[in-house]
Amino acid sequence: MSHKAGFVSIIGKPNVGKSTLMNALVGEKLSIITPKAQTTRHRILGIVNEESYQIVFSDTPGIIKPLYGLQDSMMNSVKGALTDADLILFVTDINEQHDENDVLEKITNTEIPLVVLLNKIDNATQEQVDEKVAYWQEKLNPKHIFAISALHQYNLEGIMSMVLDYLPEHAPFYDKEDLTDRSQRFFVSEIIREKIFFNYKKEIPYSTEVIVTAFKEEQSKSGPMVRITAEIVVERDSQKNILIGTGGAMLKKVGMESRKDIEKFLDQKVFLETFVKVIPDWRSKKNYLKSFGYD
Ligand SMILES: Nc1nc2c(ncn2[C@@H]2O[C@H](COP(=O)(O)OP(=O)(O)OP(=O)(O)O)[C@@H](O)[C@H]2O)c(=O)[nH]1
Repeated sequence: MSHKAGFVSIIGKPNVGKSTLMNALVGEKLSIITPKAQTTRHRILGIVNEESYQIVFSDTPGIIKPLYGLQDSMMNSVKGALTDADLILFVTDINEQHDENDVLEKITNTEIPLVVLLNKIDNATQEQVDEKVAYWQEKLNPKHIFAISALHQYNLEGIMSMVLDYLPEHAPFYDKEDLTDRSQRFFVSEIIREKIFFNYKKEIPYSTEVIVTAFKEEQSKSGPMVRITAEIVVERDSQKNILIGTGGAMLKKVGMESRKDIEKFLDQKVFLETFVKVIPDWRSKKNYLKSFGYD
């Protein structure tokens, strides 16, 4: 029997809804989603497996002009997603007047077939949709334009069958049981990072990295459990104080919210221990970026 397999890259500016879209297409919560821009830092694969095909979606960090080392690495991961894809899904927010030139620069000269997804149409009128469809048609001459709402899963059905049209006949690239290329530890640290994005303002989320330093399955009196230790890295002592909060209250809140979600994700009881550590300017230091998994 013939089998199709290939790679589909989801790209666009920060906060347009790329992670929401990938999670909706894959049917699992793989990428963290927050109202803040630049949440996604790594390229994350979401794999859809059916008997006759395997679609490997890449969620990528939002495209920006890099200002520091971490952002350089984030943009390198976008570059990778643009070179080895069979199809590019360019996501744009219908309500934003982004300067999208830095994104367009990257996709106008590519040989890879391009599809425009006009997202968040739940917040738009039909006139706005028509106007933007005409705009992108003229600007990019894409293979297709879909007006969608990733959040409300509106108009997504057509996307899957369209994607299949662009995939080559190929054996699967990943095990047909796999949902992603990332480890459980990676998702645990992403869940904690998500809670930090929700609970703190301003620079704290952007100055934070989470590293799972221990992940151990154990037998407790009440059954099996996972004991997890996570290190939360910030850039300055002042950030450490804010993160911990008065009497440790804030860190406790983050820990509790994280534990609940991790338990859901792993479908197991979890004991979570967190420590805060200061590494001055880690976002600009190559050796730390490398050790935290940024190329
Ligand atoms: N109203 C509306 N909001 C949406 C829709 N899709 C996503 N959002 C919201 O937009 C915000 C950003 O969504 P994400 O999926 O994290 O966006 P992203 O493009 O992955 O963001 P980065 O990680 O910064 O690149 C979140 O608050 C989502 O809930 C949609 O269809 N309609």
